[in-house]
Amino acid sequence: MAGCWQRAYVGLGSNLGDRAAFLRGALAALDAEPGVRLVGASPIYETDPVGVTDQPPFLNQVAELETVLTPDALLTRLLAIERAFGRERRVRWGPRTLDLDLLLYGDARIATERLCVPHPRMTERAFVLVPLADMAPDLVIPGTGRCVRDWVRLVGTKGVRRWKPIASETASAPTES
Ligand SMILES: Nc1ncnc2c1ncn2[C@@H]1O[C@H](COP(=O)(O)OP(=O)(O)OP(=O)(O)O)[C@@H](O)[C@H]1O
Ligand SMILES: Nc1nc2c(c(=O)[nH]1)N=C(CO)CN2
Repeated sequence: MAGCWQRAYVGLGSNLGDRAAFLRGALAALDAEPGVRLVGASPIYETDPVGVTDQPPFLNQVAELETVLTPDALLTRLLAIERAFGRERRVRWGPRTLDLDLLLYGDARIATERLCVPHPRMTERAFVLVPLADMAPDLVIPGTGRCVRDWVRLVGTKGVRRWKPIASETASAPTES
């Protein structure tokens, strides 16, 4: 453990099964991790698939954490949570029940074989930048000199829509009385 609390942002994605339930479960699992506190979560967005485009739409969200885990230890826990939610690694950029990416860890810049932070593709991905901008628009992405709001202006918001729950996708959808 690093010994002091650091702020980290994690990107969540799901495009198989009960997508909203996987995101909800992942947030609860993150908060339950020793040495991790869930500080906040962005709204959920439904997003067109990027990379492999012939797959179902994703739900994406960003979680804000405080943690005393090192970046490497946090990644280990993210991979364990993915596995617990049935993630199988088959196709790169292919469909998955749950994907957890470590986007940012304080102002750290890390480039090892196992872990790159900031996440190397985050500044190309509206499905990451839009929910991150809801939480931290003024945050400068280390190594880029630009804040999240400016990255959203550059990349745009195409293919990213605020998601509204429908009854078949979430047990906790609000009901009309
Ligand atoms: N910042 C990071 N967050 C999560 N995984 C990372 C990160 N940097 C490197 N990795 C490595 O990437 C490996 C593969 O990740 P994964 O299978 O989730 O890729 P992907 O989701 O298909 O593609 P992408 O990385 O473009 O989101 C992980 O096992 C991990 O070691
Ligand atoms: N819309 C969207 N597209 C993706 C996503 C994702 O989370 N959302 N994740 C990928 C691999 O990490 C590849 N493509």
